[in-house]
This record gives sequence, structure tokens and C-alpha cells, in this order.
Amino acid sequence: MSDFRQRALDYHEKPTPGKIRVELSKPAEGVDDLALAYSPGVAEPVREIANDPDAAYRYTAKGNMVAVISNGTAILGLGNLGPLASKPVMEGKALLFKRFAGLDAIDIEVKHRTTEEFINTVANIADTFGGINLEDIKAPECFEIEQELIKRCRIPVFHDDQHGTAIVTAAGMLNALEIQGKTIEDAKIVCMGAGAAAVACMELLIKCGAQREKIYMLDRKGVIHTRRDDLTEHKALFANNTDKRTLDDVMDGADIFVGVSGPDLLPPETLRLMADNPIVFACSNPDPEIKPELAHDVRSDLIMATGRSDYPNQVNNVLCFPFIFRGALDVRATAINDEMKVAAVEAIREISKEPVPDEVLKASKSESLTFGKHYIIPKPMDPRLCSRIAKAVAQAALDSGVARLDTLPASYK
Ligand SMILES: NC(=O)C1=CN([C@@H]2O[C@H](COP(=O)(O)OP(=O)(O)OC[C@H]3O[C@@H](n4cnc5c(N)ncnc54)[C@H](OP(=O)(O)O)[C@@H]3O)[C@@H](O)[C@H]2O)C=CC1
Ligand SMILES: CC(=O)C(=O)O
Ligand SMILES: [Mg+2]
Repeated sequence: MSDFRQRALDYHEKPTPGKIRVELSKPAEGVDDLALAYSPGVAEPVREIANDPDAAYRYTAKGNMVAVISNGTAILGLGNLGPLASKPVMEGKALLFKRFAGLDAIDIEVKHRTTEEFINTVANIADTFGGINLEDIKAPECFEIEQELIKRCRIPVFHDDQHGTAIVTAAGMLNALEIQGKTIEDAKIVCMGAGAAAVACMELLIKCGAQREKIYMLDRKGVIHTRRDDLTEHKALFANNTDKRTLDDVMDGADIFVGVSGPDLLPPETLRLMADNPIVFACSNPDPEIKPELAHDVRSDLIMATGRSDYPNQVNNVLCFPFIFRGALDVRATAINDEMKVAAVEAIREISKEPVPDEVLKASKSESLTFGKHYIIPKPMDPRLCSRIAKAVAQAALDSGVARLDTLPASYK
């Protein structure tokens, strides 16, 4: 067994199995404490909440708690391995919520027969939480699941693989284009993958100025084009009126490659076909569409990003989901809308261009990080992410009318 594999297994197993646990936030030592915490004292907040459901934010942990919910149908790039196998990833997301944004998160893995059954299960438990982060649910079911839950729940429901990924991709991409001296409007874009992350990333890039007809999306059958008769509703939105059929066909002269598909799907020789100063986001986890060392070997003019922590330019939704939920929950937003997503994109972009604090350099084992080809996007351990993204998102929620509080919390001012 490789040393890294063993270390990863040991990390998850020892000294106690798993990555999260529940801790008490109130004293529970003697009889007086127990009388308040449980019977009879607990009856008082019960009565308050029965009279006014919003009192749950005052008397329970709801307002600081997110459910990370999956069915394990698209676990990272590992595929449909079922709900239980997704648990380490969901515990991992909970760890990140707590570590980076102070949010308590609990993982829930749902076994279900039909999409409707999954939706009903989540809708029926939603009131327990301040927000719901859907994770690693494959396309096309993920689209219906998210839309239906948004309709049925009064709390933010956010499919991280769609929108968290799209927000971070857009922020990194706009920065990378700036560095390469290109514009989003003129860019020829190849997107490998046509699932949850791909569709959301391309839709957000279009909102940022990309031209739909300059996007070439591929699934397992090759280029998605108008003469295909096997396209789902969401793939059809990207059907290109082209006679190009293969990855090589569309990579010829491309400015941007976004990979949200699977490991090692971009051959180094195909990279040679791209335009000068290309941008390659090989975001599949854990193994990217192309390894950075291979990519750099064939192109010295590229900007390269992956979804991983152990290479420069980590384009990963961890830069978004803890903070967008922090901002949304802090103003009790009923939803996470486009205005809040755009505010997150802008906040991430801005931070990338500012001097990096010493503590971030130390945590990322870097001597220096300056906006440029090898630093297009902040590091996840940058403490500015939480304060800046959450504030921008909370303000956007207030401005766009989805916040249930009237003002930013005092701690934001
Ligand atoms: N860095 C980050 O922050 C994130 C990275 N990702 C990564 O993106 C990938 C996809 O995730 P997600 O969108 O949630 O999953 P989905 O299951 O929704 O989509 C997967 C897509 O990849 C396509 N695909 C798989 N294998 C190939 C192949 N050999 N050639 C072409 N296309 C292929 C599938 O094609 P078809 O439709 O034909 O089945 C499908 O369209 C994963 O690797 C995941 O780790 C996802 C979210 C965040
Ligand atoms: C990062 C992530 O959410 C994924 O790869 O699925
Ligand atoms: Mg995911």
C-alpha cells in the first residue's frame, strides 16, 4: 500500500473513526443544568416555537446548522458508489464548513428508489436546518432535485457541485483571462463533462459574458451538437451547430479547457492544439483530466488549475460553499440567488489581487504568492474568504430581498 493511501486511511480511522463529532454548547453537569436542558425546562422553548416557528432560530442550533446531503451517485469523479461510500466526503464537507466558516454541519446519506422519494425525504427534514447543501448527486437528476427542493423549502438549498463549483470557476477564469490578456466574450471554450458541474459552470460563464456558440461541451459520446437525438434537456442547451465531433476537433484553437468529467481524459498532445496562452482548469477530483506536470511539459504558456490542494491554483468549491452559507444564514436568507452568487464571484476575485497574509503563506507552505499565473485564486485557508465573501453575500441577500433579517449582523459592520 502506498504511503499516502495508508496515511489517508489512518487519518480517517485514528484515534476515533470519522472526521466530525457533536459537542455540547451548554453546561449539563448537575441536576440544575439538566432541569433546564431537558425536562422540565425544555418545554419552554417548545411552546415558543409552536407559537412562532422563527423562535427556532433563537432557541435551537438551527440557524448555525447546515445539512450536507447526498445519495452518492456522483462521488467526486469516482462515480456512483452509493450513499454509504459517500460518507467520508460528506463528513469532509462538514469539516470544511466548521473549519472555515464556523458552521455546524451534519452529513446525511440518503438511500432511495425514485427521485421523488429523495426529494420527499429531504423536504420532510429541511426545517431542522438553517440550510441544505446538496452534494455529489449526479446529473440529470440533480437539476430536478434542486429545483423542487428550492420550491418546497423556506431555507437555502444549494447544490454545491453546480453552483459552488461555478462560482469558483468563474472567479478563477476571469482572473486567468485577465492575466493571459484575453476576454471572456472572445474566448473559445471547451468543457469536458456535461453533468452537474459542467452545466452550471458554463451557464455562469455565459452570465459573465461568454458566448454560448463558442462553447463546445463533451460527454462520453463526444461533442454535444445539434444533430444528436440523445440529449437531455440540460445538455440540449449546449448543443452546438457544428460538424466537430471529437475532443481534438474542438481543442484546435481553443482558449479555455474546463474539465469536470474524469481522470486523465485530456492527452498532453491535445493540449498542443490550443491557442497561444491557453487556460486549463482540470477540476476532476481526485485525479484531474491532465496532471499539471504533464501539461507544463508541453505548454510553457498555459495557466493551469486543478481541484486539488497539492498543486497551485486550486479551483475547488471549498472556496465558496462555507462562506456563501455563512452569509446566507447570517441574514436568514430564504434562498441563494444569482445576486448572491455574483457577489461571491466578485469577492473571491478581489481577494486574489491583494497581498497575501503571512499566516496563509505559512499554511500553504509558500514563500510568496502574488496575483499571476501560479496564483489566480485565493487559498482555502485564507481567513479573508470568510469575512469578505460572507459579507458580500449577506449584503446581496438584503439588497435582492431574500433576507429575512433587515440588516447585516453587528459582527459584520
Ligand atoms: N473542483 C471542484 O470544485 C469540483 C470538481 N468536480 C468534478 O467534476 C466531475 C463531475 O462531477 P459532477 O458534474 O458532479 O458529476 P456528473 O455525474 O453530474 O457529471 C459527470 C459528467 O462527466 C462526463 N464524463 C464522465 N466520463 C467521461 C468521459 N470519459 N468522457 C467525457 N465525458 C465524461 C459524463 O458524461 P455522460 O453525461 O455521457 O455520462 C457527465 O456528463 C468529477 O470528477 C468531480 O470531482 C465536481 C464538482 C466540483
Ligand atoms: C469538490 C467536489 O465537490 C467534487 O469534486 O465533487
Ligand atoms: Mg462534490
